Amino acid sequence: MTMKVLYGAAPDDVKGYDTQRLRDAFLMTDLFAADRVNFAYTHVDRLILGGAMPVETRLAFGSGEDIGTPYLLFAREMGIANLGGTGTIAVDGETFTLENRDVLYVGRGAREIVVSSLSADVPARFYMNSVPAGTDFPHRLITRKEAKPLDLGDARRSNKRRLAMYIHPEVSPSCLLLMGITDLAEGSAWNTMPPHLHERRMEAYCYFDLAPEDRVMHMMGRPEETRHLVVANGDAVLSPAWSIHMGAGTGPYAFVWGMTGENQEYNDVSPVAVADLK
Ligand SMILES: O=C(O)C(=O)C[C@H](O)C(=O)CO
Ligand SMILES: [Zn+2]
Repeated sequence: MTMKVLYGAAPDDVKGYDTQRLRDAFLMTDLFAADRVNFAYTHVDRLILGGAMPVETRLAFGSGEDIGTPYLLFAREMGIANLGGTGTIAVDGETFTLENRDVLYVGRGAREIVVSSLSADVPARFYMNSVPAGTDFPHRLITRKEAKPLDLGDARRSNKRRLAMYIHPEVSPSCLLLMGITDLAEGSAWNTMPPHLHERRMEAYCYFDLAPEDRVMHMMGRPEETRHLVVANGDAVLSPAWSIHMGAGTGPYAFVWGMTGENQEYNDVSPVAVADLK
């Protein structure tokens, strides 16, 4: 298990960043490696991001050694989305089977998590978001069918998409984690239109189902000072509360979004008109 640390950056710092520095601060690559568990501890609302891809072997994790607690989820909750083939997750001996686009909510207090794939040919790809939690909620599998869908956008503007809410008060309760998956409609390229800010929550995106030769151009930064990150399949980006977020892919893609902060009000956002971006 690896645990990288990201300290984040303030909007004024980013003005002077070159491409590499921007990528180092806001982009996580190599989350999914065969038979490895990789985490990044961010100081952006203390969100931990992770990827686990069991191929030949089961992978166990849960130690709190890197974060100074008796175990990883001693004071945290976690959402685990399966972006690959069928897999299982055992949480302290309770086993859940996750198909593609199912999400497992793991409540505070879980000590050991063991993940495995049904087939080494189509391995599960488990993407994780973990945030500090003040209460114990039971672990719960949220299937793709159980997620709350929201149809957004317009094909004529190349931004038609379906958003599915999984970890959300109306679907499955949590302390402060929100998590969902957005799929672009065929022929649409733009996500998160209109771009927005949410001062009371940070967000992280993990782009997936993107062909190896394609990229998502992910926009970030203050509305009057935008920057972009060129993102490949399986990469995750951090969006602090001060940053707009939106993106366009050069081919089909989907993404997992996760949020935490002061509230769980999905609609507590401030849209920014595209014409006001610089
Ligand atoms: O395509 C979208 O719109 C999204 O998926 C938006 C994200 O869920 C988001 O930014 C929530 O604040
Ligand atoms: Zn957002």
